[in-house]
Amino acid sequence: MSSSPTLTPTDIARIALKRLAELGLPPTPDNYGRFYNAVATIKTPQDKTDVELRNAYAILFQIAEVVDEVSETADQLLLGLDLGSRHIHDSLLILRSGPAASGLEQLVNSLIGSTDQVYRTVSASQRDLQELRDAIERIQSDLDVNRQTMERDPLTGALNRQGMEQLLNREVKRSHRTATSLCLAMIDLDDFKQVNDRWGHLVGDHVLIHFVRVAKAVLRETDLLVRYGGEEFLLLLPDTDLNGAHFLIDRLRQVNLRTPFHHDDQTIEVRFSTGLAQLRPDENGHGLLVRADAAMYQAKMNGRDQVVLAN
Ligand SMILES: Nc1nc2c(ncn2[C@@H]2O[C@H](COP(=O)(O)OP(=O)(O)OP(=O)(O)O)[C@@H](O)[C@H]2O)c(=O)[nH]1
Repeated sequence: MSSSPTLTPTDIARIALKRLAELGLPPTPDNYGRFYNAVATIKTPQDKTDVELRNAYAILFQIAEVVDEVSETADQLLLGLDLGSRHIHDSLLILRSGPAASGLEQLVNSLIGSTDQVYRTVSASQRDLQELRDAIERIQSDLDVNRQTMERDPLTGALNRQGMEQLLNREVKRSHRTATSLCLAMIDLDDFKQVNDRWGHLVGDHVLIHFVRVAKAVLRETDLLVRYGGEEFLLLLPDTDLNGAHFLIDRLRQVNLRTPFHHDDQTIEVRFSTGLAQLRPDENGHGLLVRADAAMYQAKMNGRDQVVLAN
């Protein structure tokens, strides 16, 4: 087994639950000690790396699933005990009314006592499971908020490279599964260094923010805009073929030229070069990205401010 700290909580949770099931132990708080450890070892989201965060997610989903299962079993157990307990009470009443009741009554009373004991134990662990489930939900929502922050570029609010990776893989899989087209546009602002050199870095920042606003206005809800690097952006366009993607980039070009950024009564106009690729049936996300990148490079080589379709 790996000794990686990111795997340990899962391993502990798995082992604890497996052993619990194998030994037929009741789900008491003690028996869940290791379970608690699994949750407790998860660091606060702020301290986590991207990989750790994903692992934490996987662990939490597994734990939540198992808690649900165990909780269901406990519910059934409670119901069974409740019915059994009532049945014993009824039997006791019948016995009381019959001859030679006293010896038997003692026996049945002790039976009821031990049944109640088990009942209390199961009820306690039921509450315990509920608390655990609440804790998991809280951690999950913490991770959700944190994930959204981690996946966004703080300057422009576009998705960042980290957030893109998962989405690209998801969209590529979806496109293959549903046999729908998927296009990727790699956009790089032209001569952006000159903007910084002339107007300063802070103004350059606002030009980037403005460009993202313009792009978002042109895109559909389902299109994804990623800040891939400094002045480099990616558009992921589901259900869009090359013609549609080309049309969209042309529209973005027009809108971008019509609505330039203004600073101190001056107009700062930026243009961009685009490499456009459509996902092939046998291609993965990385392959698509490489082709779009090469096409964008070609657009720069051809003189900028244009679209090149990938081979
Ligand atoms: N203001 C600002 N500038 C950035 C940011 N990220 C990258 N840049 C700048 O973007 C410029 C990119 O310059 P180059 O890679 O030479 O590219 P370019 O001037 O756009 O030229 P081409 O891409 O060849 O058309 C550099 O000046 C970077 O400092 C950012 O977050 N804010």
